[in-house]
Amino acid sequence: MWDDLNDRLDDLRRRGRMRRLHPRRIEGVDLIDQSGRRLINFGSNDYLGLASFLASKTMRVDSVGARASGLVCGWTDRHQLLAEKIAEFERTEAAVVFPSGFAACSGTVSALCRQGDLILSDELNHASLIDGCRLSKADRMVYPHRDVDSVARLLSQHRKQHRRVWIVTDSVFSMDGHVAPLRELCVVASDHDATLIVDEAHGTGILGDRFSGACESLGVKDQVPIRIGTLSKALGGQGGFVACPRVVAEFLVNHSRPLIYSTALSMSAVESAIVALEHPGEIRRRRDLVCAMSRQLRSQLGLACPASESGIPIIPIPIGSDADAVAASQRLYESGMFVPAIRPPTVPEGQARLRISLSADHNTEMLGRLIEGLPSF
Ligand SMILES: Cc1ncc(COP(=O)(O)O)c(C=O)c1O
Repeated sequence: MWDDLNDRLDDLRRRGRMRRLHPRRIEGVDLIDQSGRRLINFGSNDYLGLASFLASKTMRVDSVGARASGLVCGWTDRHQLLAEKIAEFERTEAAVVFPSGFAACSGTVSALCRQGDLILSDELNHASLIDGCRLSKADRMVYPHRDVDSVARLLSQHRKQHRRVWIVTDSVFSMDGHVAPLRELCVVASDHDATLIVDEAHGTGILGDRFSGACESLGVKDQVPIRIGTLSKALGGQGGFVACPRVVAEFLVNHSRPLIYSTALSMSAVESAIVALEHPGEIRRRRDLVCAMSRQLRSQLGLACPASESGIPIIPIPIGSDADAVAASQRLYESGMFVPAIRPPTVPEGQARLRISLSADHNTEMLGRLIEGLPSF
């Protein structure tokens, strides 16, 4: 009955691409594997170490689930408070809270972009934006990674034939630590009457004076009307949000399918996000720490990058082949460190890599061990 699925799994096995879920325990910055072995974890997106901090600060909830979709009765006064706090944090008119960052990205793009529109999408955009593009009925064009000239060219050629054009991009690319050229994209968007949608999943909590993301650090917040963020990475919780004008928020509440047809964000996630946003001093302290460590590690490894990217706690180590990346990750594992090997389809063919994620809970000694264990590249 399942021959077709087994054939496809065999194909993955043959190509060394079969993946499994490994049950692990996480304690702060330690990862404990199934055999009880303790490793330093360089694989988490909990960049600020807020996940454990919030567990100790979040008040007990008397219900875990939100019990229904927001539009039925799942939207509580606490969800409303969280949305208001996010809007204040983002300095936007409104914010919409989604059950996950993935749902926020796919549900926003698929709802806003419609037939007769054109979407221009960076080739390295996250799967959630790609799915949003695919689900929408708009025409879609993928431009080479961060290539603003290509965007300008596509706009010159195709703008007139479309009602609205959307430029969709991650702000910080999750597998590269690159920042999108948002200033230049804003200029091109303004020249051609296009609208930017930016996914700040890895920028939120990290970039900018008020740590709201790359749009803030690059001074283009006012030119990017729709910014998507997640509560699940630097903010240490779970859930996603869209910071946007009120009319866009009202539109999403009425048209975004993952919002309408899914139970609202759980009460425990709502409470922990509220606590996170009520601790800006803690976020700033931890953000400053992790960004300083990222700069230090990049400099010790001799990895050159623009100043705007040097503090980003995502540090890819290029390897090339899948087998070499897995072997390098395994060697680190044997030395007591977890650094995941990232392979296609997450990254393009031939560009397998180690992806180091730093946390504010790492320290100089841990970085020293990591540097010793890394392959030369
Ligand atoms: C760039 C980007 N956008 C969106 C998401 C989805 O966020 P969440 O994990 O909150 O669903 C991720 C998560 O991996 C991501 O890396």
